[in-house]
Amino acid sequence: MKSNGNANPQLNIVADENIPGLETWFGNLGAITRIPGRTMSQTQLKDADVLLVRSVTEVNQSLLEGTPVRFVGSCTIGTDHLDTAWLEAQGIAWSAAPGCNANSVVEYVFCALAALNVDWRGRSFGIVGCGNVGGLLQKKLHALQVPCKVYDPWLTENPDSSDLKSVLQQDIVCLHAPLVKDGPHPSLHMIDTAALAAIRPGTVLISAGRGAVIDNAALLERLRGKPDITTVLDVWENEPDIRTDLLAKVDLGSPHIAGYSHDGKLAGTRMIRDALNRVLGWPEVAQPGTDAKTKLPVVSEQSGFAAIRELLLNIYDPREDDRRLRDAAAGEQPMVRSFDLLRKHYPQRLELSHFKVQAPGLDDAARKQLAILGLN
Ligand SMILES: NC(=O)C1=CN([C@@H]2O[C@H](COP(=O)(O)OP(=O)(O)OC[C@H]3O[C@@H](n4cnc5c(N)ncnc54)[C@H](O)[C@@H]3O)[C@@H](O)[C@H]2O)C=CC1
Ligand SMILES: O=C(O)C(=O)[C@H](O)COP(=O)(O)O
Repeated sequence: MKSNGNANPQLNIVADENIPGLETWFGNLGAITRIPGRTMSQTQLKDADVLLVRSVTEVNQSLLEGTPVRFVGSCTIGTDHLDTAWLEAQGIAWSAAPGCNANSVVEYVFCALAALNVDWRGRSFGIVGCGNVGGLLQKKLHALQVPCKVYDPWLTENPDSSDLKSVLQQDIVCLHAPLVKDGPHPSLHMIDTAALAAIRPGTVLISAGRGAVIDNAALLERLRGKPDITTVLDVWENEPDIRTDLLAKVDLGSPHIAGYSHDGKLAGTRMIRDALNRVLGWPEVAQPGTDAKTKLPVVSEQSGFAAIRELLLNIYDPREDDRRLRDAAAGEQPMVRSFDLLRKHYPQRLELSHFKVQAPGLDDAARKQLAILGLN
């Protein structure tokens, strides 16, 4: 990489066109070429020093061999699209953005439950995968005094640690494991026919990690045979070519946008700029114009869970994502195209902390619960 100091480094940066904040965070480093992430090719990278991607680009030998790329940054939490072993063997520095949109995913979980009118108070949660996302969910559940069990084979010291079967037998089961295909604890199709059989009637199953953690064919079979669970799928096998017959059977579906809060996306970009600075031996970047939080009002005349539900859904209602996805499935365009278009043109979604509650009738208990969720 040609870098002659922070002021004028002249890097050739090739980036997924769907990365927000590129100009803000990378504009002073050189030229940025924006291209579609799903179809990136070796030829497009022939002069690139830096490659910035999201989860839809498989970054491996066939993409990078023979290119001058020396840094790969993925503005995402997940890393299953990066062949990190190959990158490391080639001495190509890489970074993802751990935790960047974890809060967005946790807010998705609570808003999805609100959309389904499932009051989580008095229910138990099972969390599969307890890293930044699952761990934040667990922390909020503890604060809400909602019981939970956790299955994470790498975190056996977790106070709520349990076996997978027990976790799957909780009232609300949230899948937040990464996609792992090998090693001692693969997650690929971890939720298979047998695991689905362990899930009790009446359970709410929320999948917001990676699609292939659930064997989608097995889930469809379960939903066709015994439609006795409530299913929320944000992630799918074979995105963007998802199974529309499965979509027809789930209660809430969305096009892999649980992490798509405005805040989460921008945090991903900023974290990758910081990672590049570390590679270049530069100090962390100062935050340019960090969003000053002028809070927006959100109103409810109700109290108790009805108020919690109304306030959350006034801010973010996953049923709108569900409707758009179903409309796309019924539309003229093939799903393989409309899934990505929904993601590309996703409306700006601000996290709960951008809002201020205006609810004169709200009881103290509900107000406290909302504050734990990040809404004051
Ligand atoms: N739907 C969406 O928009 C988003 C999805 N994700 C997905 O969620 C995943 C989790 O995110 P984070 O918690 O931030 O990642 P993380 O890396 O902080 O934590 C993942 C946790 O899963 C555990 N784990 C690994 N293999 C497992 C297995 N077989 N069974 C159960 N747990 C296992 C790990 O030990 C770790 O504690 C990401 O890898 C990504 O694939 C992340 C952000 C947004
Ligand atoms: O951060 C992750 O991991 C995610 O799943 C992303 O939120 C997915 O977004 P894209 O990278 O596919 O735009």
